[in-house]
Amino acid sequence: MKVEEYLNGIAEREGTVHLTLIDPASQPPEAAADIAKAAVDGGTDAIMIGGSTGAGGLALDQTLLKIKEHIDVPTILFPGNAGGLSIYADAVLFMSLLNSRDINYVTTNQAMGAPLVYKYGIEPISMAYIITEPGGTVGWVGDAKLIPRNKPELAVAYSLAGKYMGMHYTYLEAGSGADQPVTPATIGAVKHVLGDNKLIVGGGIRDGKTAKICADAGADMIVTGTIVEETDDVRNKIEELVSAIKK
Ligand SMILES: CC(C)=CCC/C(C)=C/CC/C(C)=C/CC/C(C)=C/COP(=O)(O)OP(=O)(O)O
Ligand SMILES: O=P(O)(O)OC[C@@H](O)CO
Ligand SMILES: [Mg+2]
Repeated sequence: MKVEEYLNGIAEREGTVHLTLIDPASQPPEAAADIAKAAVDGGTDAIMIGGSTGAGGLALDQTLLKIKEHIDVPTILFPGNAGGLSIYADAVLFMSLLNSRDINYVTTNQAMGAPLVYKYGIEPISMAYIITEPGGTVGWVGDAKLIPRNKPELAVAYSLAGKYMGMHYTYLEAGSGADQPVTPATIGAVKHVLGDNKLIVGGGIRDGKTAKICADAGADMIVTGTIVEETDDVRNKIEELVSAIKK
């Protein structure tokens, strides 16, 4: 089954998908595999792999190989640039950062990476990537014109543009480690116009209560990264997040 179908199926049946983001630059491959295994034991639906800085090359390949030795759920690339691709991943969030001022993040990295996606046979999942305040490292690296937290209509405008350009997924990003996630008002307004198109929300989600607020507001998929890197008990933390967002 395609990864996109797998994720959509979970969203339909269980209400919300949980995705665990692992940055291959943050720990050695064995430690990444331990995190991935604990996350799957805790109920996460797939592992996303990527980072804003330094997340490519051998470390990426080795991290994926180690992770795949231990788990069966899909591995999905979340590339910061064309260098964030690996033959060992199942799928890639093939995204355009719609509110970037830098054409490299709107179309150039996509063009440089597309031949590799084709050659490696990785499943591309088309996605509109939209960054709101505070934006964090990814907002800076991607030179995003950050959507103000209190301007849902701007997030709606970009999300609709992505949908009309044929993108299947929309990702509302507050930035890794954000002090607060995207507001429920923004999530709700965007989901309202997306209809059946799937909405991913990430950045600053650290506990079940916050994850549930985002899911109830309209997120189809919740991404957590930083909290998984910081906690001592990954399995327990993922269980908390997953039980809060699933039917
Ligand atoms: C589709 C292809 C080949 C490339 C897309 C290139 C684009 C549009 C990138 C968007 C901008 C960007 C830098 C995205 C990075 C996404 C990401 C992995 C963010 C989170 O990574 P963390 O490592 O947790 O963030 P920090 O580095 O802030 O910790
Ligand atoms: O690290 P956190 O804050 O969980 O954010 C996850 C993801 O949205 C970053 O791209
Ligand atoms: Mg990180």
